[in-house]
Amino acid sequence: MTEQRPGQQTARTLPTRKRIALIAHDGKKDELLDWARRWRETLTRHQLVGTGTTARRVSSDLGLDVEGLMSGPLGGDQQIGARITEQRLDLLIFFWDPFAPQPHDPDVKALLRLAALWNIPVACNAASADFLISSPYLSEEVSIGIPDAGDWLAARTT
Ligand SMILES: O=C(CO)COP(=O)(O)O
Repeated sequence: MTEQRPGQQTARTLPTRKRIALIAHDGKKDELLDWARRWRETLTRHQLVGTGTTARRVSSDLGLDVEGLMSGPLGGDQQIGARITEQRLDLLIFFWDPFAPQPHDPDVKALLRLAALWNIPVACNAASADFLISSPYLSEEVSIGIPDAGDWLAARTT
């Protein structure tokens, strides 16, 4: 089977003030809140967005300014995915629950696919989130490679 893939990469610059998505499934919300509490000071220097319930908890428990989108089961994961596709998100912290099936599992998979496709740094657990948030890249402009959408369209003949 031949798979069609974008042939070219192009560059995208992540800004110094990162746009960071915070998302956690219910079984992982306390873990995410503990993590965000530890990194609260660092997180204040960036722009935060999250799915509805996660954003509300981070905002009310930690006093952080978080833009709340729709709750995950109501389409929030897809909204975050759209931001990734539009190059309006720079980092994804998503504590998904490996023990709990979700009614919106296809949305979760779609979000993780878009993050992989668009080369967004992703952390799915506290240890990897520690590595991401303590990276020197967090407070620098960083150039990343992304698929060249124009090249992809030009190559499509059907
Ligand atoms: O379900 C989620 C991610 O898949 C998270 O949604 P909430 O933040 O609304 O709980």
